[in-house]
Amino acid sequence: MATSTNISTFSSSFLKPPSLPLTTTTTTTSLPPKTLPKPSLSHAAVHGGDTHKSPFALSSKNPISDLVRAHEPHPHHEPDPESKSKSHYDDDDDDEKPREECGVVGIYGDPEASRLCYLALHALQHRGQEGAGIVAVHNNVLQSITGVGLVSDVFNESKLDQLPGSLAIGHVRYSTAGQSMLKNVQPFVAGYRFGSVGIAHNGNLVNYRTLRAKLEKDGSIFNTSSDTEVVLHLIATSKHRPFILRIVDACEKIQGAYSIVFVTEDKLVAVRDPFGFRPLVMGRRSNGSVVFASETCALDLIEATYEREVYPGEVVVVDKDGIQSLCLMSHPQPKQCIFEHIYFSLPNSVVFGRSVYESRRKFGEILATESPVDCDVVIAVPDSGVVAALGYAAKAGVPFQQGLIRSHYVGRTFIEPSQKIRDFGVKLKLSPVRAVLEGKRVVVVDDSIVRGTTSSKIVRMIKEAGAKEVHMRIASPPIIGSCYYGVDTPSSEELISNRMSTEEIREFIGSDSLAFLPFDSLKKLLANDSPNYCYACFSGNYPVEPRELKVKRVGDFVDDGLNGSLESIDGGWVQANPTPKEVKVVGL
Ligand SMILES: O=P(O)(O)OC[C@H]1O[C@H](OP(=O)(O)OP(=O)(O)O)[C@H](O)[C@@H]1O
Ligand SMILES: NC(=O)CC[C@H](N)C(=O)O
Repeated sequence: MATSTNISTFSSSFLKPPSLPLTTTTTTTSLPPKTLPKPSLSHAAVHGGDTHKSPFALSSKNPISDLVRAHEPHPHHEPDPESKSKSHYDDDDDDEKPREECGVVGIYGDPEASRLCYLALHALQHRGQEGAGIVAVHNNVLQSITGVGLVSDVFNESKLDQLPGSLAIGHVRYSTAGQSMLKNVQPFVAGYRFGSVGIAHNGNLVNYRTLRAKLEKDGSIFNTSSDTEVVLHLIATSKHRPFILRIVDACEKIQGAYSIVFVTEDKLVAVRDPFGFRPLVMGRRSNGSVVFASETCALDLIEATYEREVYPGEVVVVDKDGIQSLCLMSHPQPKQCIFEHIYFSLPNSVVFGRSVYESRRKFGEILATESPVDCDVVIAVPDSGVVAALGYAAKAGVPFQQGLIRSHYVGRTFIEPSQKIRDFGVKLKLSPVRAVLEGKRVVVVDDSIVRGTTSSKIVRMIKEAGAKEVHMRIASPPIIGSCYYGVDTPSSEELISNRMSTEEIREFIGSDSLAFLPFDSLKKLLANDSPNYCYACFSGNYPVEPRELKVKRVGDFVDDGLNGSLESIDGGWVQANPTPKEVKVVGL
């Protein structure tokens, strides 16, 4: 894939808030002395007591831990009576599928930090394939390389050589807000009054448009159309000191899903929103370096030992003084995304303290117990249906076979034949194995049905390969609600289970039978942990009401080129400038 890449150097630019453009300066400037005045935030509290006990010592020489106060209820609890819509947030594209989410990584204290980030991003590649980036800190300067495409498209030996330093963060992106384009590829880096900060975010902020409008009204200039950029502006405009309290201040204003790693000249900071929608884990390498990552599979690859999750609502600060753990704000009940276990995370990861493999295998076993059917063979829709299919086959006592072979060489874009081939996209990715399917009663296990297009094509493909009967088993409950917390699902109106009964869907996809994982059985499986999950996509009950409605997509926005509002921006740039220069590019 052809890629474009940004390579940029960022150092303290001493910009005055409120404006925080993501422009760069190559001037290396030493930072002003940091002062640590009395605390002024009311919602922060040191983690401790029985809940969220950190295995790391909380006390250190760093005075941050002295700056925190007691819990207060968080505004996230309050439902927004005006916000009833389940329409999707803006800027999505035409994709029909739930898409992966972003992956983040952060490393402190390893001389090969950027190389390790690069490897970790490979392990997280399934979470985002639109763009990748790394920011490394060397001699107090934040050096950034970002590009569109896969990690292997963006980085090579010489690029990594340009990212020395023992402190780095990285990101792989799938867009939820803001178009899929280079300027929206993270990490973002910005200079503010007291230094530079880099950010890598997994999740989606449900109130970013309101925040952005207010920041713009006060003079901020945005350079991207990503929700994530508002966090940088909020940090820059915060009145709090020191930096860590600016982060806490910013996080108190944003709502929705965020697992974030920040980097400054001397700190790595990991933050998870109070509901813990998206995962974020912490580990350590044998040389003592600290690693944060979206999934444990990234820790495994770089030989970091999993220590624990970053807790919902926690801010973990790593610097030369050690590790600090702060409670961002009072804890609502966690609402961790159940879809991480159903679809997104790799089966070899441990997510929210549970093995994803074990979860999926159990989903399959439940389906076999609750929706049995006489069959000769169990097959999976690879890859995400494989583990559940293994569980189904084992429980049903029926052989599991590879009835569909997946091509691993199909990218997101391909040239369609001029003469229409029916079900072309699915055929390109999946091929039926006639030897497995012919004359058989086949159970097909997939992880989910969204619009129903994949299932109907697969059923037809399997029948054309000679199957006598095709029985679809879906290892999740019906999806009836769009996600606003980092999963790019279509609007609720487009979800087939929102419009049709199970029998109607069966008829639509053309299978002989169809069964979903019963919602109650899923909750029963999670047992005491069940209330700690977000099931909005199955129930339509949103832990944080999406306050901002989607009106139209970014591509539909009419650009008047006159103001900086979201509607006038394509990817963050006012269209009046046809070839904008976004950052100073060095070494390309
Ligand atoms: O009902 P639909 O709208 O067709 O969407 C559902 C399908 O989408 C997902 O697969 P995807 O094609 O994204 O491939 P993957 O499992 O390989 O990621 C999912 O695993 C289902 O197969
Ligand atoms: N999938 C994600 O987590 C996306 C992060 C961020 N909202 C973006 O669109 O870039």
